Amino acid sequence: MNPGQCFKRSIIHGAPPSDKPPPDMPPSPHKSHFLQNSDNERVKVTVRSRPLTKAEESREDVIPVVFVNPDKSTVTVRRKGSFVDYTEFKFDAVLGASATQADVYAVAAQPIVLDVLEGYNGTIMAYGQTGAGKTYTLADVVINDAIQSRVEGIIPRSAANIFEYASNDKNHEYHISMSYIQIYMETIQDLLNPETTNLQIREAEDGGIFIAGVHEIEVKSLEDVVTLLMLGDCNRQCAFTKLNAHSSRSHAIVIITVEKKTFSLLDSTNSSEGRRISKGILVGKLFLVDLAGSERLKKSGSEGLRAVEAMSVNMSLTALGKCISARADPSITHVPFRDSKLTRLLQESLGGNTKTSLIINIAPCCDHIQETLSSLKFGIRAMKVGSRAILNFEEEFRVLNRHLQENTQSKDKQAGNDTKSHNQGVNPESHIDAQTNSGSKCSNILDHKGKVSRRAERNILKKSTKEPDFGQDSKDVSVNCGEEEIRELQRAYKKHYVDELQNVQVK
Ligand SMILES: Nc1ncnc2c1ncn2[C@@H]1O[C@H](COP(=O)(O)OP(=O)(O)OP(=O)(O)O)[C@@H](O)[C@H]1O
Repeated sequence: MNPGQCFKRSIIHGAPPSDKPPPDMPPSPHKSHFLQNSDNERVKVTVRSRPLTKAEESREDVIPVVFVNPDKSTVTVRRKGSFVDYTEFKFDAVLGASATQADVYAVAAQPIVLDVLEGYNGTIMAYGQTGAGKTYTLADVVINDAIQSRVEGIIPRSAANIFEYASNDKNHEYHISMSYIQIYMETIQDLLNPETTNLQIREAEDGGIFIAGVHEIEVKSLEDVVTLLMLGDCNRQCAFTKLNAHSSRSHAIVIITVEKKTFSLLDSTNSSEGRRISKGILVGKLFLVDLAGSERLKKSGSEGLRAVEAMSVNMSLTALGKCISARADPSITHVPFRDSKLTRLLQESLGGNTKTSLIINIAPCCDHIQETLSSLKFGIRAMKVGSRAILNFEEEFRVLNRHLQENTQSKDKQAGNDTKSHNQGVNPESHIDAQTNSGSKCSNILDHKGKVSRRAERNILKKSTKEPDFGQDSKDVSVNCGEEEIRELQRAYKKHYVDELQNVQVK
């Protein structure tokens, strides 16, 4: 058979895991990349190869070029037009076309979700060319009422996992909230409140990155999450292209925040009835990132606005590639995070305070060989990116204060008085009264910017260092004090969540 001659084969993808190489594979392919798993914290990379589509399968000229071996976690790619030149890539995990959504979740998502429940930040990100299966992997929600079954992607599965874990854990209290944004042509939009366009990225005092004014909606069940996902999807930019009938034209990010309140027992003699006091809150943030796919305009046939969208996506993915390359090379000190909104927002996910799992989605068809190679190389580079995730433990009043601050900023912005309040200051009494029924008390704690005032903070900390008299267990009790203040802040921020779901708008 001549090199380059095309023939149809249908068993390459979707074949069950097997150690045996396909019959036309060389016994020992040239290994250009090989990376052993190590215990060191770094970005974990899983490759998922989707099945051939019906159209791809029916073609007579399909040549097998991508060979996945889930047992060895390798992907071998035959170079274009060659029968002897193979390149093997080794990843943390490789899943073929027969892998189910549950398989992908178990390998690439569950470990991160469990870490988030322990108070770490986590990112699960899908990368790959247009039509390779990123949205399917992350966001797919199929509910089949007839047989009462659900086929779900990583986002709903993560949410289900989180709620199940929280409901089984009687030793902690959980507060779970969700935001959903898209980066469309370099602007950040709140998909749960599309009226607010061009949200800004800010850096917190501890160096963390957050989006100012984004809606953070409390969710109490998987159904809440699915409802918000569907609402957000209505607002997400999608369009028909030759390569994907529902091509995402934006990067979409779901952020699920899990706050886990930890307690000390005051009366250890009777643990079931003993009084508990709050020790603090573990805060884990889960970023679920459905990147828009890279796309060659010639192939996708995008024109006009579609072409501009594709160029914007390609540019931000190039920026992502540069950041990954810089992070993977210890000799490079400057990482160009500020080159795009995407990289700025994902800064912590690329070697910062976050545990990251990257899924490389590939389309097995020989037409996409160049894109597949480029995605696999991206994955190999990403495996060299280390991370330094730490437990996020906050004292309760700080968490409440942060909520209040973020909501205040968002409300100020919506009311169009952001600048005014900065220039003139906000009357603390009227500001708090507008949000709570106990304004005068809160105004003792919050300063004019809605932050815990220095004086109140000093008082809280002063009180918390006093040894409280709680009997024998008193040494355990470190943060009992300031409870009055905490209750007032609780009242203040609770107000913000009332009817939040009803405020969600659809364009
Ligand atoms: N593992 C899979 N099994 C079955 N069908 C799949 C799989 N992966 C993807 N598909 C199908 O392939 C098509 C393209 O997938 P999807 O929209 O998820 O691609 P994408 O990578 O998100 O593309 P884009 O970047 O253009 O948004 C969809 O019809 C989807 O249902």
